[in-house]
This record gives sequence, structure tokens and C-alpha cells, in this order.
Amino acid sequence: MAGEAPELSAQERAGRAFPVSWDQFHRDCRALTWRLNEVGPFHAVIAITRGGLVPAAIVARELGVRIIDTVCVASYDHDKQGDLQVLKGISEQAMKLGGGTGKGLLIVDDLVDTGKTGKLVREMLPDAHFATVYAKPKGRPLVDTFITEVSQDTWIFFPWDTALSYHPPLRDGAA
Ligand SMILES: O=P(O)(O)OC[C@H]1O[C@H](OP(=O)(O)OP(=O)(O)O)[C@H](O)[C@@H]1O
Ligand code: HPA
Ligand SMILES: [Mg+2]
Repeated sequence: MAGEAPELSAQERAGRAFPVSWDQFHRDCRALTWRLNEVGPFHAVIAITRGGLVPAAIVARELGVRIIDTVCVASYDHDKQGDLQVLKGISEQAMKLGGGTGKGLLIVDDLVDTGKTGKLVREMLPDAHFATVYAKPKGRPLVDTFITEVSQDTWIFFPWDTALSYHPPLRDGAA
């Protein structure tokens, strides 16, 4: 409608940018593993794709877990959240390992933001341990273990979504 303000994306609503390098992400995943090592052992890691795949690989390597399954959930189209879609559920084999409720399973994702994705997966595996590398306040209560909290108005830029690029000097008008 004419005169109506355009809908802001989640990233636009989030005023601050928090870019994370591969190095930093690896360090944060290792720090997460230190905490998880106190809680395990775990029979299997369940990665929430796609963002959970990278931390899941690092965490599983550090914890010596060789069984990794995925639950494939899509909600954000770039930075706009739509309805959650479960594109692939948890395998029967992983379900069995978790006794049907997720006991002894470790769910891993890169972050919780509104918590909608985490809530959906927690409902599938109520007794699993849920770990994320980063957490925003709205999603934080859903997570059992995380490393860094960032404010709700922050947008995290992951290294697999970004690339190094030229930045003009301040005197040329760079922000
Ligand atoms: O707490 P929420 O508000 O639900 O947001 C968190 C989810 O959003 C992102 O996934 P996304 O749906 O963008 O898919 P992707 O992992 O494939 O990038 C992120 O990886 C989390 O899974
Ligand atoms: O802050 C974020 N960064 C990247 N992807 C996301 N998906 C939900 N929130 C975020
Ligand atoms: Mg995701």
C-alpha cells in the first residue's frame, strides 16, 4: 500500500553486525566442546542444517563421536524468517540410539535467534542436550549449552556466508 513502511528484514532490524572469522568460529566451537565434555558422553550428534553442520563436525571431532545425523530445517530466506519447514527428519537409527526421546543425543546448531528452529527440534527430541555456539536472548532459554550471547539486535555474519572484500578508507567516506 502507498505510504506503508517496507517490511524490515531480520538483519535490518538487527542494527549491529557481528562478523565471525573461520578462526574465531573454530575457537568458539572448541570452547563449546570443553563445556560439552563435562556433560556427555553422547551416542550421536544431530546437526540442524545447514548452519549446524560446521559446528557439528568440529564438536564431533573433539568429542570422538562418529555418528552424525541431520535434521533439515529451513526458515530464513537469506535474512527474512518465514514458516518453518522440516525438509528431512531425524533418522530411525538415531531415534533408536536416543531411546525415542533423544536421551544421550547432542543437538548442535550455529545459533538460536528467535528460538523457533530450536523449539521445533527440541519437541522432536525432548531429552536431548541442545548446544549452540551463539545465542540471542529470545532463544537462550531453549539452549542447554552455548558459548557467546549476543544482543537481539545483532546480526551474526558467519564465515561461510561472507568473503573478504576491499573497504575504502575513512577519508573517502567509508562508514
Ligand atoms: O532461532 P531462529 O530464529 O529459528 O533462528 C536460528 C536458525 O536460523 C538459521 O538457520 P536458517 O533457517 O537460516 O537455515 P540455514 O541453517 O540453512 O542457513 C540458523 O542456522 C538457525 O538454525
Ligand atoms: O544473526 C543471524 N545470523 C545469521 N543467520 C541467522 N539466522 C537467524 N539469525 C541469524
Ligand atoms: Mg540453521
